[in-house]
Amino acid sequence: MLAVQHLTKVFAGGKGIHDITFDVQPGEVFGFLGPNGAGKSTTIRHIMGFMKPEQGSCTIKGMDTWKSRERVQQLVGYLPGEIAFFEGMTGKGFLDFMADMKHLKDHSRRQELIGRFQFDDRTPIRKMSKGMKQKVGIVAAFMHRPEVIILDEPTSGLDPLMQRLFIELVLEEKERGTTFLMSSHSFPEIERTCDRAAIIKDGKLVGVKNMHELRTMQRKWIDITFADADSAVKFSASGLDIQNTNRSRVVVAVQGGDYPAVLKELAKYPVVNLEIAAQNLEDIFMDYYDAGKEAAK
Ligand SMILES: Nc1ncnc2c1ncn2[C@@H]1O[C@H](COP(=O)(O)OP(=O)(O)OP(=O)(O)O)[C@@H](O)[C@H]1O
Repeated sequence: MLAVQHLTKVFAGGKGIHDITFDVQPGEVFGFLGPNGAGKSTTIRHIMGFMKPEQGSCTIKGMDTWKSRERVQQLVGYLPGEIAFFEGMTGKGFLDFMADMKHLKDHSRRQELIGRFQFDDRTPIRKMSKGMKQKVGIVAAFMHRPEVIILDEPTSGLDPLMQRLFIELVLEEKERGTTFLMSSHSFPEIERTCDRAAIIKDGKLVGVKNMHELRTMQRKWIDITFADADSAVKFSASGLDIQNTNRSRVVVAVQGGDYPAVLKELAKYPVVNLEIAAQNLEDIFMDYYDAGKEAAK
């Protein structure tokens, strides 16, 4: 659906992006994670056809996004990192302008989205807070139900409630088969929405990781309290991955969802309490990222 091939752009100061290659499958939500200045927006601007690649190319549905930029910009739902508005325009004026550009006649979806994100579209944009402007941008990106939506840091400036609403909206559209590329600084946002995510650093792609696979790598720790110390001793001798024992308490580690073995063993003893802690997915992701850095040296 979307492909970036060897994309390279070096700015006058030497910063930029170098040999970026990845693809996004139809119906996939693809995340783009990286610190400030990593090259996320530069990559996205190329994908939208706002910049001409120095080397390499970007395609959406087989169309070169530079050569066919007018068509691409009409087709794709896009939320820029910073929205450029005309002086004196209201939210409504901006959305009317965007709807005209997309030849959108039916405004019912737009009204529904304004209702969801709760803002007054008659407010002049220069009087809007960053979060309100962001909401206008989100409505503009989603209102024509595009097949492909590209979002550059979509939740920046949104409060936690609005961030949640936004994530629900992405998941709903994903159900309908919409393809997404979204950049973010926030791992939790990527974790909750994406199928795969790429990390970009200093203009280079460090790695692409499948989020579902990442979940199977997640370790869980089950903290069990038995009714008596004798049961704890017997359970600890079962060959499971025991992490810690203390009288009637035992902590056992489980990886890759291998619960049946633990449950089978547990069923033999009187258990009075169970607590489960999970390894932070972000830690696994960052381990992978550090490994990528080592490999790149
Ligand atoms: N037009 C430009 N001229 C010169 N340098 C630029 C230009 N645009 C971006 N850069 C530089 O290229 C690098 C990548 O910038 P980019 O905006 O793509 O980063 P980003 O990952 O989107 O960062 P952020 O999270 O801060 O938005 C930065 O060092 C930036 O200063």
